[in-house]
Amino acid sequence: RKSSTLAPLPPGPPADPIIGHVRIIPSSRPELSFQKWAKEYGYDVIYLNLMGQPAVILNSAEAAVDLMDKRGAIYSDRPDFHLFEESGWRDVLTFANGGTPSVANRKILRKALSNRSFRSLICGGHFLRNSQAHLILSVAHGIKITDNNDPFLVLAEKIAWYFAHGGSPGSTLVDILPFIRRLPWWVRIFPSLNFARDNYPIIRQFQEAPFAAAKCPIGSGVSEISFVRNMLEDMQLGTSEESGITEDDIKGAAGTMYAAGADTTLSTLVVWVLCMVLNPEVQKKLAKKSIASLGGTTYQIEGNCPSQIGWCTRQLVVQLGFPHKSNKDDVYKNMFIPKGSLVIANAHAITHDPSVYAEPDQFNPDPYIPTSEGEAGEPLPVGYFGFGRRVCPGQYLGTASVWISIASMLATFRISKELDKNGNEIIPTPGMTTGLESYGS
Ligand code: HEM
Repeated sequence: RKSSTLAPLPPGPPADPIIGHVRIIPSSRPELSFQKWAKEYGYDVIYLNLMGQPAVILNSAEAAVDLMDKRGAIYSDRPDFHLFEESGWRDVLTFANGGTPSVANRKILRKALSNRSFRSLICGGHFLRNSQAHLILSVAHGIKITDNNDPFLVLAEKIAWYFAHGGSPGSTLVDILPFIRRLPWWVRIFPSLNFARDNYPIIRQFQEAPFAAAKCPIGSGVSEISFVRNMLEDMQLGTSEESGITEDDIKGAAGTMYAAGADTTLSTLVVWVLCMVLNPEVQKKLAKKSIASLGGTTYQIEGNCPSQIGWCTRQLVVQLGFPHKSNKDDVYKNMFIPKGSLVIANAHAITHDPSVYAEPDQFNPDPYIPTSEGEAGEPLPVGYFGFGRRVCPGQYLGTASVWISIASMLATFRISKELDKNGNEIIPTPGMTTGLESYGS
């Protein structure tokens, strides 16, 4: 196919009639196949047809920056996330495309989580550093978790499981064939539809219960300092800078904080712990630096992670970037990108690009050390928090909380392999889940 500009579509594997590439895209770890195809076809941009829905996968940092950062006016929309909607995430789709709730939520969040503001929400002494669920519930709703059986924590664990097993956002069968959402509840032939519907009650409960607690904190043990309380007070006093903010917007934005913020930070840490189990030498090296950088009992929340800890983020939890959608026909390096394409940065391919990293599959900090200090000076990964106008608004909070947790663990624990009953080390076989975030296991 050619566009009116005569530029061809980007290359891609042969497609089936009607269904396009749906049959050949694996449901587990699709980013690996995308990377393989990019290599086979010799282009960092590949084209796929998902039952008529064009999709463009960007397999290099250069292509992702060129399109999503530099041509942000074209590549900043989002597709509809039917799986999330069917699961009950009605009010929290800040990361959805347009519509009043999503735009209002984004504005509120970008302000509350800016590099300057986020600190005021975590300096109230209720910053529980060891659990990301605690952190976000405390920042967003002022909820203090005191024990492992706390009902909010139990609920949060179910949400974590949901996000890790729902498939790549925007690319499940429910997203590709949204009309199947009209099927009655007893039709159970589509696994992703079943998944969404089975999780519906949990998702709804998770949106309503913490908000209700934050709204009436008296006697409930919930802190009066939280994002929800601050926003509700501003709304009631009419001091909010944003006009027309409603209670639903605040509920939605707080729910989004959890949906987008808790499991990303938690899964970053889980993957990091797995890397420590598998790489004891690296752990030793890092621990030395970390004790030095912690400097006593107080934490200095760094805007930028010191590189020794910062490079840990290279083991990404977001393996396949959150999809953007283009709003205009475009031509990139003589390839035609049709309006309405899903545009996805393949974060795995970007961080494992052999033309940038000498040993991309090794978990090794040294190549990031600058050439002036005798090492390779390889660039820290880009795109960890996404690209362009949709870049993650929680990046400062996420960075600070991951940094503090990693530094604390390095300073206080030695993470090692489990032993069997004969005292021999059990070597884990690493695996990653496929969902909004990927967890190591
Ligand atoms: C290590 C932790 C985190 C990682 C790795 C991460 C990663 C990402 C990525 C890759 C995106 C998609 C960006 C794009 O489409 O280009 C994103 C979006 C988003 N993140 Fe994060 N994130 C983290 C923490 C947080 C936290 C703590 C919050 C809030 C409390 C948050 C809130 C959001 C929201 C609301 C969006 C949607 C933005 C939009 O569509 O405009 N994230 N994040």
